[in-house]
Amino acid sequence: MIIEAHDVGVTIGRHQIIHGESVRCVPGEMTALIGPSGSGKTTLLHTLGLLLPPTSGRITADGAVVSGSSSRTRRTFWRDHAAFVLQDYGIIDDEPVAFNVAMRKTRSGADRTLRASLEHVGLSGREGELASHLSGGEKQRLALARAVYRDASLLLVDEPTASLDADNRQLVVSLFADFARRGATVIVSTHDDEMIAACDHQHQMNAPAAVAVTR
Ligand SMILES: Nc1ncnc2c1ncn2[C@@H]1O[C@H](COP(=O)(O)OP(=O)(O)OP(=O)(O)O)[C@@H](O)[C@H]1O
Repeated sequence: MIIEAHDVGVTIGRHQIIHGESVRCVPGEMTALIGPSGSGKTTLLHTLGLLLPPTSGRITADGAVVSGSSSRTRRTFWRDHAAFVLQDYGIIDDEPVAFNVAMRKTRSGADRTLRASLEHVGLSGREGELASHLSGGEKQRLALARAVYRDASLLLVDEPTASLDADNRQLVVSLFADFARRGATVIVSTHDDEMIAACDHQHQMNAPAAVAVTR
């Protein structure tokens, strides 16, 4: 899925968080959203994922305007296309690994896709374990296994390597790059040089608007 921001701005309350952001993200490639802390990378990522409506400009998916769409259209977008790996990983701690991948009760013995997804991220055999027992790096990979399981065509990732040690960081970077090589559109908000180097494109955030919006 080609996902694009066209001159997108977001204002929350009296503060313009981002302004004039335009970026084109295409299948098979990984795009890094880069800029200093507070420059609005997470905000743009949420806007591209239709989690947050732009105040100005628009988001298109394969050329069709999807920002400002009905909640039904957004649900379809999330169900059929987009997967998120956000800063809290979106993991349900008191459910087992298998549930967190399939997002429903499943007999992993009978679900080859589930086993293959876990194998892909190096979590084979952990299906029955409670997610709360996993480390930060493992939860990160579990969130990616969910995207692999759903064969998501768009993956939106927020600061994936922020709290990982060097080994886990390298693993996670290569897993996201691999996900893009399989044909998905991958968008990553990051400060991490290793992650940035693995991306095909970099989108530098505009400098934040210094002034509050006047009414
Ligand atoms: N809901 C909100 N209400 C008010 N201000 C917000 C809101 N969300 C974000 N901001 C502000 O907007 C700015 C940009 O935040 P954002 O998290 O998008 O930046 P970032 O570039 O991802 O930062 P970091 O690299 O530190 O994660 C910050 O100053 C933040 O405090």
